[in-house]
Amino acid sequence: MGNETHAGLPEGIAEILEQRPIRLGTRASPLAMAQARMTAAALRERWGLTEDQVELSPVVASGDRITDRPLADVGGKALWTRELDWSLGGGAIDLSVHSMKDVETVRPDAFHIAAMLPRADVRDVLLGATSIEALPQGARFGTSSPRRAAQIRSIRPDITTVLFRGNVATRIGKLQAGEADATLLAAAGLDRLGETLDGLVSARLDSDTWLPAPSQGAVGVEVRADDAPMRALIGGIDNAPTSICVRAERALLFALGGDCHSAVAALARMDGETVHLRAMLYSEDGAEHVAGEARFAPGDAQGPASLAAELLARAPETITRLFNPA
Ligand SMILES: NCc1[nH]cc(CCC(=O)O)c1CC(=O)O
Repeated sequence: MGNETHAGLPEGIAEILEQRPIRLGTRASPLAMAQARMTAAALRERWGLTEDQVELSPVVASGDRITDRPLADVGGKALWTRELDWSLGGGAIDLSVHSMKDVETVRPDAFHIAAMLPRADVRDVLLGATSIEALPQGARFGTSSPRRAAQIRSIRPDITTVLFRGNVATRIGKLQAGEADATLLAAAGLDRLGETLDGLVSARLDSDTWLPAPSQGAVGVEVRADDAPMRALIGGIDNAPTSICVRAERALLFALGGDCHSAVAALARMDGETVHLRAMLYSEDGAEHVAGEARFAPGDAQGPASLAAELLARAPETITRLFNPA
């Protein structure tokens, strides 16, 4: 390959490419692979790299192997990141691609989230009905998400939930097999997989009234904090508004001290130069909730922390007992 291909590459990258490709670690699930391919394409496009110069390195995560229990019961979000962390920490890969929704708010100091792709559709999609209100009395709702269960039951206490785990295709299959009357999936996952949902009634729920999970729809890339060449390389594809908003949602979640049993919905949007963060916390059964919002400057971690404190101060004990604030 000619030297001109490497013109403008961050320092140290050309030397690496003479030895081997850039290795992008990803979970092996179809959605994770699709997101890793998008990341690889963005990197090639940004830096003029060839197909062979960026390679995917799939690993099977515990979260993908264990599908018969709620994640909260077997170790939480670390089950999505653990195997990738071993590969990144050990140098077998250069970068880890994550669904930010599945990434713990506290990460090892040795790693740095250096880029986020432009955010996809943040909304939840209802499958099996055209609206929550349209679901029949006593309908069975398939989910393993405390947030989605509480949100549904806050509107429709008559609805019962049944455990739905597994990847997007598995959950659609369970719905079609009649294991539940309805389910919710992230629009981002359906869109990135190109799911056509033929024969299924569905509706994208307005994010003004139905807040998604913190970080929903965002793909982030992690790098070893001391790897300056890779930090510069991946930093070149960062989408700043996505990074700012997702970092605000993660700062809120961190300040709340929520875990995978706590039902938290949150969404930040840029409003001109200001971050507008909205959030709702629910009791486990959805019977009680608190809502709040805040506006602050990009990168200000005090804004999300103050909103967290204010929400917890107003919340009943059925909610506060689910949190362990920082
Ligand atoms: N918890 C699983 C998970 N992690 C990320 C997505 C979808 C993509 C995204 O929200 O970024 C999903 C599936 C879902 O919630 O339907």
